[in-house]
Amino acid sequence: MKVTVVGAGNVGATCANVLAHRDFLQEVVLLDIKEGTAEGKALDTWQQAPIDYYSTKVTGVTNDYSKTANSDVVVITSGLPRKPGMSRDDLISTNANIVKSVTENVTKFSPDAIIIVVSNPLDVMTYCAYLTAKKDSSKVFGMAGILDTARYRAFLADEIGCSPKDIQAILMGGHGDTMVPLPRYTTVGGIPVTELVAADKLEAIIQRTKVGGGEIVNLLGTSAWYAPGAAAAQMVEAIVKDEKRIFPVCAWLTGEYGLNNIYLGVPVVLGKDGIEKIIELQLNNEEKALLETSAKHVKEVMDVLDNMKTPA
Ligand SMILES: NC(=O)c1ccc[n+]([C@@H]2O[C@H](COP(=O)([O-])OP(=O)(O)OC[C@H]3O[C@@H](n4cnc5c(N)ncnc54)[C@H](O)[C@@H]3O)[C@@H](O)[C@H]2O)c1
Ligand SMILES: O=C(O)C[C@H](O)C(=O)O
Repeated sequence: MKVTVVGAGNVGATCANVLAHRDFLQEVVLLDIKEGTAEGKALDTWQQAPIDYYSTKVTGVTNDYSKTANSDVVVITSGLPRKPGMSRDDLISTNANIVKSVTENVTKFSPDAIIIVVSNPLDVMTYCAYLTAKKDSSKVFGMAGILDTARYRAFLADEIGCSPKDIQAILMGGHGDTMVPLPRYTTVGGIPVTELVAADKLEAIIQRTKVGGGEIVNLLGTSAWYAPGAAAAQMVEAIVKDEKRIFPVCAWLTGEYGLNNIYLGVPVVLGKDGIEKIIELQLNNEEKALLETSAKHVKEVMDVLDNMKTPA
């Protein structure tokens, strides 16, 4: 299997580096538009191989999509990250054009590739890639829910004093402040989280999760990359190994949860064919209302894309 990561910045280079360490691919192609960026980070990752004991070769290229030809999976991380004071939605005008042109190039050389979008605003950039790639929506989806849920699990692990490995959780909705953590579907070693965390603490953790990206942007002046890069790599691994993993993924809905023609974070089964199933939870009325509020916001930003001068 061949995997390409487009964008060799913080997230893309991290994703490629994590894929190299997981050592289940012979080669990863890392592409960037900035001369030398992908080549330098690929070379550095190759020089790390003898130390960290993996065989994966990361090949860096500058804007040469012929080197990405016949990729089975492509991760799109190209685009601007936000700075303090910005929302992810503020990135749409610049990043929509980048994601559109990248998707055109990717699709030209790898028409059958599964596309994982990372660039922000995530839900709408995934929609942009879908419109551009003109392929089944099961092959075009976004990474956000794994990251958001990881933040939620990490905060819970701190509060409980346990390993984050033992926390299972699902988070739905858009990748933004309207995301919908689901305490009812959160367990700690099989124990419902509500038996271990007081309601006020749980609510505080949910609120911190919703702004988890912004918290790091304010600390760093740019957005996170270790967890996002690893999250995207985890999705690639599920596809390449046909693991049938259940993850929250930004997927195209055609009636699920009563929602149509929208990209939104929902639990899916992820395997060799991409999104192999969208799982419909039995949400209660409060959860349904939160999901609908999130969907409404994503739809508003999708409309911005649809009305852009150069729509995808
Ligand atoms: N979905 C998520 O949960 C999530 C998490 C983190 C970051 N992000 C988003 O991912 C994107 C990348 O973040 P980052 O921190 O890696 O930014 P970065 O600035 O470090 O890297 C972006 C890279 O994209 C490259 N690039 C720009 N236009 C390109 C093009 N046309 N073709 C190829 N490469 C191009 C740039 O040269 C740069 O190296 C941002 O939009 C950010 O908001 C999303
Ligand atoms: O917050 C950002 O701008 C980047 C990303 O969406 C994140 O959640 O880390």
